[in-house]
Amino acid sequence: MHLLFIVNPVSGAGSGKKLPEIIRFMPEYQGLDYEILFSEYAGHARILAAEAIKKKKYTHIIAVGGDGTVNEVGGALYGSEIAFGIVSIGSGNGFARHLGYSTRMKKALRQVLSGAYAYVDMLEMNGLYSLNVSGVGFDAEVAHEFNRLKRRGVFSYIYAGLKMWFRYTEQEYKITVNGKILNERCFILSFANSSQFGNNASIAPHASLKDGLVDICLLKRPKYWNLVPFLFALMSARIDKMGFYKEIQCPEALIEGNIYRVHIDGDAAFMTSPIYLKVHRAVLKTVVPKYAHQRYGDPEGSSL
Ligand SMILES: Nc1ncnc2c1ncn2[C@@H]1O[C@H](COP(=O)(O)OP(=O)(O)OP(=O)(O)O)[C@@H](O)[C@H]1O
Repeated sequence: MHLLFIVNPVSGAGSGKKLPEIIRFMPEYQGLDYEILFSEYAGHARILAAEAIKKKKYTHIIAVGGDGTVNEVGGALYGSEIAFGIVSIGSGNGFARHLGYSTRMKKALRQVLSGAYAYVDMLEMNGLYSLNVSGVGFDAEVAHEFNRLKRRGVFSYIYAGLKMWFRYTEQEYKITVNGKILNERCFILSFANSSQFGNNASIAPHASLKDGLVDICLLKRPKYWNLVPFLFALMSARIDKMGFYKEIQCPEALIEGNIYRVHIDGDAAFMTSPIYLKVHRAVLKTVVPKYAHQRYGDPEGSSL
């Protein structure tokens, strides 16, 4: 085993900076070959991962950060036989939570050594890869607003979410999917490879990382009196029971509309219409925590 940790020092509360100290005293890591690198700017984790793959000496590359870092490192590992692991220290950690990773650093560091693997899907959006949940609409506006704030963390997300809730309105989209053309007005239009935005907010409760399908989630703007039931449904993976929610599963789709601000796995990005979505099946060899297999009652992890 030869492990490389790529740490984002600004993820979440910045706890990644403590990784070298923590790992040094963990009995599980005594005698193991490991190296730790820190990303220095947005996009750097992707470059570090790509350079590491070329060296052909690592068995595992582990993203230490949130969904943005997972996207950069995991995206670079597309099609590689190097195992991808996660130590989630971000503010949302949607992809890692879906896989059953702990958000406690020491526990996740043990899970990385679990020895169980699954080959999971990635979603391509006009040439960029998404591992978790991406989209246009309200959540994209929140990601852009969050970027403008000086402080990171959950409270900044809540502030950005509330602000955009009052400002953003439904938009019209044309969706070509499964041989049909749909014209829909949406407040949220999410493209889910895995099931949640983060913090267990499940926007796509039926999403699987192993089905070769993207779950397109369409939401109308909930009425004020529906806001509490909406949040409850989101946090309890029952959003599919709400009348203003619709879900389409497909291997590819074309999205057209007045599109400019988008988010890719929670990070703000720009893209113009049309957006072509395509799922790439089983392209990321991922370390899966053992207890996740037990939870799914599935030793091969095929229902992740
Ligand atoms: N040294 C750095 N300085 C500034 N930004 C960085 C640095 N390293 C990485 N980044 C960028 O930080 C952004 C946020 O990282 P990440 O998504 O991992 O954390 P988070 O936003 O706290 O977590 P989550 O996405 O789970 O909410 C990413 O877009 C990444 O490219």
